[in-house]
Amino acid sequence: MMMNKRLIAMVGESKKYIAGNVIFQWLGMLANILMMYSITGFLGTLLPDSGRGGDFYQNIKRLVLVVVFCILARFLCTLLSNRMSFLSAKTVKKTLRQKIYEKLLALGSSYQKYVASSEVVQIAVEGVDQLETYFGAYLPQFFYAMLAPLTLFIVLCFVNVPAAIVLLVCVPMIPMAIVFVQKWAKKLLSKYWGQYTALGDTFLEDLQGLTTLKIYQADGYKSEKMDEEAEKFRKITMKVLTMQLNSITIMDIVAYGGAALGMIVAILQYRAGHIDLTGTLFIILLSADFFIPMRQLGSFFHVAMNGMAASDKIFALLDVKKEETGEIAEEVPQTNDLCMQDLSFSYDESRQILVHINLSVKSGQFVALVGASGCGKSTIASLFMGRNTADQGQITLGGLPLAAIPEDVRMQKITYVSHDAYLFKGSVRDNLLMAKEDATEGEMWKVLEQTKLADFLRQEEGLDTKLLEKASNLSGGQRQRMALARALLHDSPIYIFDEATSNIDVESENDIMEQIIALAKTKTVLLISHRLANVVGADQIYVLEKGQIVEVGQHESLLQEQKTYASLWQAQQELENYGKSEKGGAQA
Ligand SMILES: Nc1ncnc2c1ncn2[C@@H]1O[C@H](COP(=O)(O)OP(=O)(O)OP(=O)(O)O)[C@@H](O)[C@H]1O
Repeated sequence: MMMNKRLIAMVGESKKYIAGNVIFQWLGMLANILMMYSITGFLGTLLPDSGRGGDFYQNIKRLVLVVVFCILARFLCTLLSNRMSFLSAKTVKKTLRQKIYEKLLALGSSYQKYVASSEVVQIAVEGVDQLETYFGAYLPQFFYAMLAPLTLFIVLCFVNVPAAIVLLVCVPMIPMAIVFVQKWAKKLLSKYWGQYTALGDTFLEDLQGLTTLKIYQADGYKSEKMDEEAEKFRKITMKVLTMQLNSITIMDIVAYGGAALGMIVAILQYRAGHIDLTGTLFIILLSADFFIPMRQLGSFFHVAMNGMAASDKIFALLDVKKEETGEIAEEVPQTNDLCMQDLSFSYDESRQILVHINLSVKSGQFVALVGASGCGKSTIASLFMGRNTADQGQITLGGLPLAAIPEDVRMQKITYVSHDAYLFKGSVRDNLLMAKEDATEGEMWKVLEQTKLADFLRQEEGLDTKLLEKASNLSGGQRQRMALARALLHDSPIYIFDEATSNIDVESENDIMEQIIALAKTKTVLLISHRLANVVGADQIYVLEKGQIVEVGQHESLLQEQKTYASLWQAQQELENYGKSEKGGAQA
């Protein structure tokens, strides 16, 4: 019943703590039995016809001693079983979070293809917390709830067998009641989790896009949508709570009804003369203890079921299979040649994005990729970075299939800089050290000089200048320079720049292009740019149109061909000259 073998096997280390927890609870119960035995025994001595009189003061002294001892023993056992609970929960949380983290690392930069970020956060935080109760409370209670009635049964058999049997027989009615609600609860909880993650998704997206929503005054509309989602979540939460309350009521009726039945039988046995008053009292005092552990199990049951639903989600994430990449080769690519052969790709079956692409960036070459917006340039970059996999054809790095090269080797070989490179909250130093953890201050200042950020940072707090999330306290141009500085520090043999100068001021664009061109003298560079003026000096320019390479060559020869490149160039030149003449006219 609610024993997920895979889950338990995964966190095998917590087994000893679960066993410890059960043992301490059981010892605590033995202390309780002893206490009840002493109390009823003492009460027996007070009865006029018991014949067990003895010295009253002596008896009371003995009773007080036993009671104090039992209370202390129970206190200690509760403390120790709680400690065991904590240790097993801690082990489980740590192990599961580590497994989730390792899985994400294994999925690598393409993890979002398989699972949404918000879902990962919910699973790793809330989902794992739910399992804390499963391991810390439910599982130990499960074993204790079996052990306790059996122990009590054996003890009470020495007093009166029929009463002991009735009490024991009634105990399984609680799990039967639990099983009765389980089917219904399982469906409901799976729906609850689905709704919970859906709400989380919407919330995270709306929060990230809040500024945009404000600009278009669409926040009201989105807020209504969020309200709808939240209302659905509220309703399902209420249903879950109602179900839990109802089943707790059923369990209470069974538990207290069972205890009452045991007491009635004990009294009937007393009236029939099969048992003395002391024995009857002893049974009455202990009859509730038959049911309390099982009743407690029932109350943990719902939280544990929630944990089970969460564990399904955790396993779904851990079971995600990365698309077949074939054998991972042990070799490291010896050259820096990047190559695409007869490659075709689509995000979904309805539309082909890249068609029979042949593209080669030889070691040390400066290659550019140009084309109209949406023609597939960034998709080519993402394929080279291994974020997507080709439907047909091959991608190689140094002659080895890209998929067969371990991700860490690929990441050491290729640095990718996009127009929205992620900068982390922290200091400039933190962000730079990410690229090279043993970089010296001198090396860091060198790349900052190269990207012309050094003067600005010196006026601030140097390398300790604080950056907010996504470096929102820097200008667009400064952010891009910082991303470039980090990339330069990474010092990999190959660089892919994907529109690294789009949406920034002309001065920053020129500074960044100057660095890219200087870098291309010593490194292998693939530059994706919509602005043809930036690619004039490239060794090879590939022109992409609707997912196909339509022209390849150097700037001059492509101009002479008078085809796509030439017309794009013409159009951009006219636009730029118009801009200049407009400015000149305005100044005049
Ligand atoms: N994750 C995705 N899922 C589905 N389709 C996508 C995805 N990313 C891009 N596309 C589609 O693939 C096509 C090529 O996109 P891509 O970003 O490669 O173009 P691009 O040439 O880099 O454009 P731009 O110059 O505007 O950045 C586009 O039509 C786009 O709609």
